[in-house]
Amino acid sequence: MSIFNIQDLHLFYGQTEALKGINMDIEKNEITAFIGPSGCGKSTLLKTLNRMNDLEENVRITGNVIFDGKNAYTEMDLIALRYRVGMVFQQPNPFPKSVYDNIAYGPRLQGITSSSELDEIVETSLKQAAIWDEVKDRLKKSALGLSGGQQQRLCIARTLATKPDVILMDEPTSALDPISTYKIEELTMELKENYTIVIVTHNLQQASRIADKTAFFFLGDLIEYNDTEELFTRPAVQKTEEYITGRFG
Ligand SMILES: Nc1ncnc2c1ncn2[C@@H]1O[C@H](COP(=O)(O)OP(=O)(O)OP(=O)(O)O)[C@@H](O)[C@H]1O
Repeated sequence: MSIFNIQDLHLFYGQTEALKGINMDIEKNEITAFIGPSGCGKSTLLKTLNRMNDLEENVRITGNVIFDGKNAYTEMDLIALRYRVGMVFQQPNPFPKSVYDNIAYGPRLQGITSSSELDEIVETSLKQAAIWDEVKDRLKKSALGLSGGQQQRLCIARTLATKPDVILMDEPTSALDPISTYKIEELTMELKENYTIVIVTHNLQQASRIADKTAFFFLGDLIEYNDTEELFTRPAVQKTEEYITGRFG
């Protein structure tokens, strides 16, 4: 079942057309990877899914993003959409607050005040993000004291705390070492049981390891979109083959 239906989506930054009519469905409880050379529109498309770019000056969007049956741009409250579609960025960006307060931040904004309820959410989110054991004795210490890999898992926990349906990840491991990368990949595969994940990655091995479906973009067009194994072993379009065999990009 699809959770997003993207219909003839065009996005312009001023005169530059960064997305040139994208049509794609994103399946629920799957990992979908966006791949392609720099500047082809991967991050731009990712951001349209929780409306991170339509309020920017100079940005014009046409077409539709349907999320769970509703038009994300005309039929949904922006804040409600952002809670249901969370985002994790390339550089871990914890707040300069304690580990606990990072995770409790969103739930508090959602109106939860009971400390036992907040304790429960903090613990569950940190466990789901596979970082509880590493931080349970330092919940009151600053999140900025954690390693980069820990900070990224904390940011994933922070996203989980507001109970989203979808987690968007924009190159979440490109600033991390191989062991932290491995942990995030393992975590992502566990999370798809309960969440839908869309990930932008430059790491083709990563896409082939973790993604159920992969979409290859080039210069603002969706060139090929298929089951990951099919796309990497039997690409239907020559451009895809050239990219995955390293002939450009
Ligand atoms: N805020 C912006 N203002 C103007 N142009 C932008 C903006 N953000 C992106 N672009 C342009 O839109 C196009 C698509 O960029 P985008 O960041 O989506 O590509 P990408 O495939 O994610 O690239 P990368 O892999 O390097 O992150 C590029 O030509 C880029 O220069």
